[in-house]
Formats: sequence, C-alpha cells, structure tokens
Amino acid sequence: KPHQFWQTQPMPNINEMDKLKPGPIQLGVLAEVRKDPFNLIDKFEWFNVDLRNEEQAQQVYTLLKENYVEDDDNMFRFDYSIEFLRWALLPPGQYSDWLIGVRVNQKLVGFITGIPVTLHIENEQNKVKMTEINFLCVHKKIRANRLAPVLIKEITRRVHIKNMWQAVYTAGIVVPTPISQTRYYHRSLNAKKLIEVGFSSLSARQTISRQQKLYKLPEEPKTPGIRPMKKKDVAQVTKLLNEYLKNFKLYFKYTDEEVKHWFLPRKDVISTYVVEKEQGIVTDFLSFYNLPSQVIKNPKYTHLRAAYSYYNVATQTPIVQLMYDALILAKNEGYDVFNALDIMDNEKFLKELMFCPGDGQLNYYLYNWKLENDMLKPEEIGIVLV
Ligand SMILES: COc1cccc(CC(=N)NC(=O)c2cccnc2OC2CCNCC2)c1
Repeated sequence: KPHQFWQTQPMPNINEMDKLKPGPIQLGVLAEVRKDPFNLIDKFEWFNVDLRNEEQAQQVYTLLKENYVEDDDNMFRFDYSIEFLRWALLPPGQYSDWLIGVRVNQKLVGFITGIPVTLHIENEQNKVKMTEINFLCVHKKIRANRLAPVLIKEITRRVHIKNMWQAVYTAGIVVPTPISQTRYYHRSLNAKKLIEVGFSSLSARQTISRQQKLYKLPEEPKTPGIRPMKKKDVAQVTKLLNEYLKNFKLYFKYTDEEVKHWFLPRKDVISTYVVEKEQGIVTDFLSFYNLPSQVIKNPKYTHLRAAYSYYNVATQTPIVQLMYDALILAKNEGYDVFNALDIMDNEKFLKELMFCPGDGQLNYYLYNWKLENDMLKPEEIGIVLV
C-alpha cells in the first residue's frame, strides 16, 4: 500500500536496481504525450499562475504561508515572501505553464512548480535538460483527495511536452527513491530568541547568557576586501562558480545571465558577498538566501529569521574564515539562525563554526534517471534547491 503512486513512476526500486543501466529509465516518446490536462475532481480547475500579477502572487503567498512545509514538531512553517517566489520561479527561460495552480471557486487550493535547468550528472557527458520541481502544496482542508499525484502527473505531462524527461527535486520525506540523504545543520546567531521560540533548548548545565557568549560573533567580517556583489562582478563570479562546481557529481553550469539572476543581491531574498583583491580581482564569494519561518504558536515572536547557505566558493580565503564571515554578515543583516546542508564542502566548516545537527534530513531525488551507483554521498551534491 505504501507509495502506491510512486511505484507507478520511473524511479529505480530496490529489486530492479542491479538490472537498470545508468541513464534514463524510460525513453520518452513526444508523439505519445497526452495533449490535454489530466482530469480534476468536480469544481476543481487548472490555473496557470502569473507571479508578476500582484493578486495571483498574493494567492500563492497565502496558500504556502498557511499550508506548506512544517518542521517535524509542527512548531514552524516556511513563510516564503512574494519577492522570494519571484526570484525562485521567474529565472531566465521560465515557461508560463510550469507554475501550476488548482482553484476551487476562484480560491487557490493546490500548487506545484517547475523551472528549466541543465543538470550535469556524474560526468561532463551527461548534460541533461530537465525541470527542477518545487513548492508542491495542497491546502490542509482538502488533503487525502489524491490531488498531489494529479499535480505531479500534470507537471510531468507539461515537461514531457517540452521533450524533457527528467526532473530533480528534494523532500524531507522518503519516497522511492532518494539519490542522496543529506543532513541539515544550524548555527545560532541569536541564541536567546532561538531558545524563546523553542528552536533550541537548554540542557541542565546551560544558561541563556552562557549560550549568548558561546555563539557571540565579532561586529565586522575578517576578510579584507569583502563586500556585497555588484553587477561588475558577474563575469568573475560566473567563472569561479562554474570552475568550483566541476568538483561534484550533480551540478548546474551557469551563464552570466543566470548568475545575474541567481546571485545579484536582492533585499530580503538573496545576499552575495565577494572578496575583491588588488586590481579588482575577485577570489572568493559567499551567498545565503532568506527563508523566514512562521512560529506557529508563540506569545512573543511570529517569525524566525533564517539564512540558508547557498553557494560559497573559496579559492584564496580559507573556507572556514569565509563562512565565519558569512555568519557575521548574516547576523548583521538581522538573522536569528544560519542553516546549511552537509553537501559540497560544507562538512569542512560545520563543526569548527559550531553548527548543530538538525532533527531531520533533506532527500535529493532524480526522476527517470538511474545513477551508476544508485546513491551519491552528500559531499558529491553540488546543487542547492530553495
Ligand atoms: C525552522 O523552520 C522550519 C520550517 C519548516 C521545515 C523545517 C525543517 C526542514 N525541513 N528544513 C529543511 O528542509 C532545510 C534545512 C536546511 C537547509 N535547507 C532546507 O530546506 C530548504 C531546501 C528545500 N526546500 C525547503 C528549503 C524547519
């Protein structure tokens, strides 16, 4: 009974792992792709969301704010802002029918999104145009209507119509079949608030003031020449990023256009800082995105301000020093906590900078693709999904 839907999908499952050879599991035939949308239950209708339209963006914002992912103890819920959603879902090359809503009497009750990416898998030869899926959300009041599988099948159909046959996504839950199970870590920036909202807890021997001293940070970053990224840095950041990502088994290759979109600072969305040496040479950069969580029930606070590690490239500055500066910069921007996964080279700084392991894991998935060795280690993952 478990994973009734996922057993019907082209994902490697335990007993056939050895039979499948690396690469696509099913070869798609464009002519066979269904031309009309999947059927919805009565009164439900498909709706392409235009995030540039204020009213429609508000509808998406409210659906996610009230019904999207919560932590395992249901104390926090992600609260993506409209400006963040426009950053995440309107990248260069976006398709207007890949932001899919389901409405009942003009009210948005379901959502799922795709953005076009070219994923490099395991070696330079495999450059696969595919979709990156995110924001699957069904209103709490209409769960168990089997709407989620229909949302997944409909976006799959709309991706197939574009002659793309793979997808990449992440989830906190385990369904068939993760390609990597990464762990998340958090570094306290505002110890007192984290304890007051219940994100962190004190053991018998710990006190709030001890915790504040333990996690205290300098006022200013250490690295000389560190400053917010500007437009003039795009070419150098693109070079640094593409060179660095070749170290991993899963990564995207970025054009200048894409670096402009994904890394130029946007207030309360994405922060990127570069290290500029003599003659304007950029040798390193760090970046983190803003994803607040609503504190579901707390007398004093409504939100937890969280910065999430994005991409960090250290070619001259030691990675620990660069990330120590990331903590200082995030603290100065008003964040309460700094989160990171144990992917890429993050293991090199997590312990030394006093990150604590979170209580869950984030699983990476590749749809319709068999990897050489089924699983990748977290440090082989070179992609960050928001
Ligand atoms: C603190 O508030 C939370 C509100 C909802 C869920 C979680 C736990 C959780 N599930 N965290 C993550 O998935 C996570 C932890 C560290 C880094 N990135 C993460 O998820 C990102 C990437 C995937 N899409 C959601 C945001 C925490």
